[in-house]
Amino acid sequence: MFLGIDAGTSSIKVLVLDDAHRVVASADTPLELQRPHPLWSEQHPEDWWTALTLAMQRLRDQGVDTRAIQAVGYSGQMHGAVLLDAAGGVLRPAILWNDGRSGAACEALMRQPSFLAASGNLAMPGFTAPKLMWLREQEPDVFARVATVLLPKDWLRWRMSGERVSDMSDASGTLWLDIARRAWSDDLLQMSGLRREQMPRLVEGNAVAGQLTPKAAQELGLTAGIPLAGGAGDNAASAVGVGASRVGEGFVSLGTSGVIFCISAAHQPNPAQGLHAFAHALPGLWHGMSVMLSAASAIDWAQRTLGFASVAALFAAVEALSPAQQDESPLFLPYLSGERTPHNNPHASAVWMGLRHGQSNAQMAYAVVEGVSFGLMDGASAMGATFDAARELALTGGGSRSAFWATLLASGLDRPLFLPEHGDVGAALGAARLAWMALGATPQEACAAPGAADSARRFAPQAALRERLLPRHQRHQRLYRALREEFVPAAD
Ligand SMILES: Nc1ncnc2c1ncn2[C@@H]1O[C@H](COP(=O)(O)OP(=O)(O)O)[C@@H](O)[C@H]1O
Ligand SMILES: O=C(CO)[C@@H](O)[C@H](O)COP(=O)(O)O
Repeated sequence: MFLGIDAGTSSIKVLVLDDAHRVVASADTPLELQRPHPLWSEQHPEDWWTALTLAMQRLRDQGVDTRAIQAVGYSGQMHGAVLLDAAGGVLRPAILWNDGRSGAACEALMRQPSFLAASGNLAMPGFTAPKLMWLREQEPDVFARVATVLLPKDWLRWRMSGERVSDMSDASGTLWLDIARRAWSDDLLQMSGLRREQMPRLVEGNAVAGQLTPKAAQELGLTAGIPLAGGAGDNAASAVGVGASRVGEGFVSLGTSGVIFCISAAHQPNPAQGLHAFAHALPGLWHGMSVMLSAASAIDWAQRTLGFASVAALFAAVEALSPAQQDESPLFLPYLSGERTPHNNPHASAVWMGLRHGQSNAQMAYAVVEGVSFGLMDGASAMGATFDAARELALTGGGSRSAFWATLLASGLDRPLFLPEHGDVGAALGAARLAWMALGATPQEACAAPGAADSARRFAPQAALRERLLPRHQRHQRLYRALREEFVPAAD
């Protein structure tokens, strides 16, 4: 059996593949986000560990013999900075991918003449490098004690093995990697005031990266000494989980963030509209992606703010609206945490426009679902030719549980979407498959394993729905342009 661990933003998920490589069990434990200042977004690594031990217990409660697991793979929210001192102690809460405090550091990086050519990506506040530059300015005592910078999933592996290792896909999101060469760049590190010794060793996602220690084995109910795979950032892991392994294949992810992802044969920087060009988790491949900062997290925010009992209840209310009620709903700009693709605007914020007496909270919620979908359509346009190479895209992430949203998105993108089996936990499945690959499976074998596209549900674009969406999408785009100058830096 193989275990996949996905350190998501909203929960820690674990998933087990049996020896026939079928999903036999999965479990998760929710996580909280701390926002001590308006732009901050943090979690404490020890909370990830506690959540992981609980999720493992939930697997055992389902009757899974976790001691029979032969290897572990990882997936995790990308870019987060976990800072360790020389003794391995955590120096402060992790600063996450949707944290917006480092705008000034991004501007400083972009002013460095060689930065863009070296990184192939714009400096955006979510990435790891500007977070460390913020730390150097604002918390110099902490910065001086940083012995190691780890990404979230890599901290879990460090806790399980004592090894400081990262993989190419996750390392790409630091802005310290020479992405074409798949090696740390001393020049990029130096721009953040860091040295190579502070970085983890790099491996490919399907390589062995360490062995489980007896102490961690006892805490997690696993067997000491089993191999731990390199793993991947959650988007690269999702690609593996949905069965995308060839150039041009990709997916749309409706997680806390909203991502459109497409595999490429080479590093193809295209930073103009905030596209990300990263190394893939599988050797010899790269990928492009557009990233929205608030996708399913905007739905969660609407659910709480508008008083729905659950996200499922919100979708039930939205689905019950007639087409006329949908068309009379307000518009919503979904920029609760600023935006990366296509606006690269950390100062953008969320807006409802067009509120009237008589509108219901279901219509306000519809506007949020639609507004996030419009954001993904903008991301797809930014992907341009790369994205066009993929005819049909898989759908993954927790938001893919809503068939209503899937149909709306397929119609907006004008592209069929399919929901692979276990697509809602695609990243955890990808992590488990990377563990299987670390024990010898080829990427083609693992990505084609049962649970990929063969048992898919398909969502075709609906012409009538698309016709209703397009004028509202155009108004949505005009609304952002009209308000752009009004989005000013928030105090951090
Ligand atoms: N029934 C549902 N329909 C649509 N979306 C859902 C449903 N249940 C949960 N979600 C969404 O799934 C999201 C979590 O997705 P997930 O992929 O686990 O995120 P992450 O990996 O960022 O933690 C939640 O934010 C929630 O809005
Ligand atoms: O910042 C990015 C990718 O660049 C995000 O996609 C994070 O990796 C978080 O992912 P989810 O928790 O939404 O899966």
